[in-house]
Amino acid sequence: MNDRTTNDRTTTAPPELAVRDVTVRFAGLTALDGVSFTVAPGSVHALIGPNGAGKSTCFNVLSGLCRPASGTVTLGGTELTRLAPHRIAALGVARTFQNIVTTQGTVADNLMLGRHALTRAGFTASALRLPGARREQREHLARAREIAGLTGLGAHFDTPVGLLSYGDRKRVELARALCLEPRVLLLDEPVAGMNAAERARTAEVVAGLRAELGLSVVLVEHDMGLVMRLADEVTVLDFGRPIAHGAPDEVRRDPEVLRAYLGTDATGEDAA
Ligand SMILES: Nc1ncnc2c1ncn2[C@@H]1O[C@H](COP(=O)(O)OP(=O)(O)OP(=O)(O)O)[C@@H](O)[C@H]1O
Repeated sequence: MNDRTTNDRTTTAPPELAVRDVTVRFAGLTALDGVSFTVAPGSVHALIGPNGAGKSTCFNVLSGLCRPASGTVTLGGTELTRLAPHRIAALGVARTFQNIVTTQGTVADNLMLGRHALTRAGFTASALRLPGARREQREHLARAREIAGLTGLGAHFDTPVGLLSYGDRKRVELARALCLEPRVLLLDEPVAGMNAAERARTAEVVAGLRAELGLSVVLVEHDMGLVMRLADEVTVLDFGRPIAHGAPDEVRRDPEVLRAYLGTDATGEDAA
């Protein structure tokens, strides 16, 4: 097994993720305008802002789906800015997407798909069920089961995804991203569309992941309660520009944030 198929990656602190002066333009529109922030190793860093502020564009830059006009993203000493998405994922940056795409197969099937990039045995060896390939498959399955446990899906490992609740299905996406053994996890609106109980459960899971795996999390989320509970630091974007940065309690009191994002009478609880 290589290091990606064990827990070794998660026993050392993840590298710092640094976004420096990133600008993205779409035709005449500047979607990100000189955005900089640093995700400290093992921290939860939230990226918030009103609709159209540039949060998804920023995630797309971090995961290699969008190339900035200028600026850099580095993970430790490695510049990610010009790398293809699969190279960035291989370096340990995994992401989830806002919309659930998973409807097929069992939880186990989906998580094993997530392990695919880490599989060393070739297609032929796997198809012929050679002993090395079978052992590797068993080890991946065992790790996938652990990850299901960490994400609150342990009891549903063999359940078809189509039979799960919305909250559980959304957590399958999270679990599948974790199957890449990331050092940095990009969560794009992990509780969007969930009811209160599902949100609370997912918040618990994310807090647990951070404690158990020590990974860094970048969180885009409109649910301010979740952001305030989970984030160590918050960067606020408005029209592509960073307008505030700091601890959740500082940011929620920042007059410019209240004006631009939460509304002047907002308290910061579920105001988005
Ligand atoms: N591929 C694209 N082509 C043109 N404009 C785009 C493209 N992607 C995003 N934009 C524009 O860039 C701006 C930032 O969009 P983005 O989706 O990053 O915002 P957001 O903060 O994620 O919004 P939301 O909270 O609604 O998801 C918006 O004005 C959007 O219309």
